Amino acid sequence: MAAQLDGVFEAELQKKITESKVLVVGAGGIGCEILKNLVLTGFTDIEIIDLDTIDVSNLNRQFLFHKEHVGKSKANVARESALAFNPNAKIKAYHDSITTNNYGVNFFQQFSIVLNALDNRAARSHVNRLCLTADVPLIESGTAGYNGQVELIKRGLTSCYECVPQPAQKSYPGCTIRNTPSEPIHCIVWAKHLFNQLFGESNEDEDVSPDTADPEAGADVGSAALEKEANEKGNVDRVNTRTWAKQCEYDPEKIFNKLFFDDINYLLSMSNLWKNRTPPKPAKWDAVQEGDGEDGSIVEDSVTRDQKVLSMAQTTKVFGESIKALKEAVGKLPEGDHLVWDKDDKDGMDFVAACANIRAQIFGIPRKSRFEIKSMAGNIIPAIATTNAITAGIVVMRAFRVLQQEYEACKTVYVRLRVNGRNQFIVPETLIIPPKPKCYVCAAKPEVVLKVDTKKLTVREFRDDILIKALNMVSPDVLLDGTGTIVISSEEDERDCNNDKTLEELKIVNGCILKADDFLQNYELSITVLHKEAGREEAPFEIVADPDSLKPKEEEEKKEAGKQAAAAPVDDAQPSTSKGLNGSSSNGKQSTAVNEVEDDDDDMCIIEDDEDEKPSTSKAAVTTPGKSVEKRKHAPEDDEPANKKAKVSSSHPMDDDDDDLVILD
Ligand SMILES: Nc1ncnc2c1ncn2[C@@H]1O[C@H](COP(=O)(O)OP(=O)(O)OP(=O)(O)O)[C@@H](O)[C@H]1O
Ligand SMILES: [Zn+2]
Repeated sequence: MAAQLDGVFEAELQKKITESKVLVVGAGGIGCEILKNLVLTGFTDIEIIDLDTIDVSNLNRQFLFHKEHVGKSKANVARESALAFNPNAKIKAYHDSITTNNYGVNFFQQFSIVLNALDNRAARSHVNRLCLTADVPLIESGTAGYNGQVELIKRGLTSCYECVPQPAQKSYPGCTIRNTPSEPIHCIVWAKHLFNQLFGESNEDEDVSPDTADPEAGADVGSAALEKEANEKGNVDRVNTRTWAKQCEYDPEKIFNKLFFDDINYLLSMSNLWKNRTPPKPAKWDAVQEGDGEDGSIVEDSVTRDQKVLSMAQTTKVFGESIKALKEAVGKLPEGDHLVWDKDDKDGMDFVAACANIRAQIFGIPRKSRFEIKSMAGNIIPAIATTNAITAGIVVMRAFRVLQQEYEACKTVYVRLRVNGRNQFIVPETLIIPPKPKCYVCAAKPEVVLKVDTKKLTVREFRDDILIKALNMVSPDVLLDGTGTIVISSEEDERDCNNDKTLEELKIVNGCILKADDFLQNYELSITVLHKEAGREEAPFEIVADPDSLKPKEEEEKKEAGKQAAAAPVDDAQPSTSKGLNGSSSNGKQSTAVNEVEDDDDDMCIIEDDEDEKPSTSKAAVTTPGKSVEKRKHAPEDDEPANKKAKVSSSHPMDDDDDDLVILD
């Protein structure tokens, strides 16, 4: 082990490596590489945590795992394999989620440094908050295809993981998904929603039936169909999809005919929709089964089944088989329990691929192979073993610097596929990015403004969609300020009676302040509620991280003028990158609107400036129309004009323009 050999590292670093205690969070692609690097460089006191078990798809890049380990705990196997490099190392493994209450501030305080190797925002935000509270340096890392990123997060010195609001993941207007799909992805999203309606956790926002409130349909909303089905409110009062499917015992033929014949005919009756579009063609089970002379035999060979675009007859067979298998799987669960869609589950993936392709055919959209649908449905950017290895190498080199308290040398680093104009494929940021004063996590008094329809939003939605999904809390308690009323309690059942009430019913109206507190994260947030009525396709709520941005303009201008008069020269000394990196959108608002997040996995939230290598799916994606689009971080531009680069580098002598290959330290 390097640190156990004199002369490999300078004496001080050698001592620090052998004495420090390190936590690695995540034992996946990057985590395995980090653990191997830690052991080989001579760290001997390591803990590693991962909630997952080893999947066969991990084996091509997670080299601590082999075929015989499939199904076993990632953390435990990673420990065993790493111990083979140095049996004298002390490695403790936890097969658990870092977000449970076993890992609070006291747990984090034991470590000299924490290294994140996660794949989702919720866990990353959670570790960010605990490291800030425990004042333990955190090295955050992520990869997406050929791109990678490593950044140091240190309380008071650098920006934190949440200083810049994350972009909301791409979502699609409900009426496009339900009524007028025009691209394969619309059919894939619809099919995933259908899976949840039939077998998963059904969600009102994921309705798959025709949307009669589509404004484009106008007054002509399927009058024939509505006559039969509309209730007195003018809405179609349908039986819940799951109940209906259960009643007909998940008969594939009945489900097929309802979704692809009856519902499509219903859509056709909304004739306004088809004035300027090609109308869909309803499909009937029997006719498709016969297959118009197409090959209807099932493809047994898994490669062909995955890579080939199947015939409609074959697709319908896959549809029927997958429904049977899923019905059986859901039947084995306890009453009230549901399946969770997973791209790696054969039957769930077959079902989504088949439904997406049948719907695509009906709407005249090109069908796709199961493989292509899997990439789109799972928001998959292929993981590249080499990017993980380079990124993990940088993480451990950064850890050396942190242990030596050389924080200035820990600028964020980006890994790229191609060298930039300065011959760098490992590109360091030019400055340490300081914390954002108004960050809703690391500011002294975290606060946000929540714009929401208080007459419609229920307490349950407030907790699940806003506090947990958008603000990354785990187990929040909420009080109405000034009254002491408990709105939400983390104690089970204590305030469940509030769940279905609207905010207004609990007297939470325009101007009220809520105090949210997550004891697991030692995190308190003040939330000022502003009432707003949202339009149909608008985000149901908006979180404004910088309440100052809402102040009347003149007040802001006066404040700004006062500031400038008082401190003009100081302002000039601000890091030139801080504004852009802090994510102010063009209107100067620090806002992010979050809705309908489909898949929380985010390997990374960055890097859009390399046109060819843009993570293509949700990672750095845009928000829905009308909302601010913010990138979390911008890597230094590859195609910056040479004179601009020269300026930057001359003011930061640490950057060496002549490097062929950038040496980080
Ligand atoms: N809350 C959590 N607590 C502990 N470990 C977590 C948590 N959330 C995610 N992880 C782990 O972080 C690791 C991230 O690794 P990686 O991005 O390589 O994902 P993967 O699941 O191994 O691969 P893929 O998603 O590409 O199939 C995973 O092993 C995952 O189980
Ligand atoms: Zn912050």
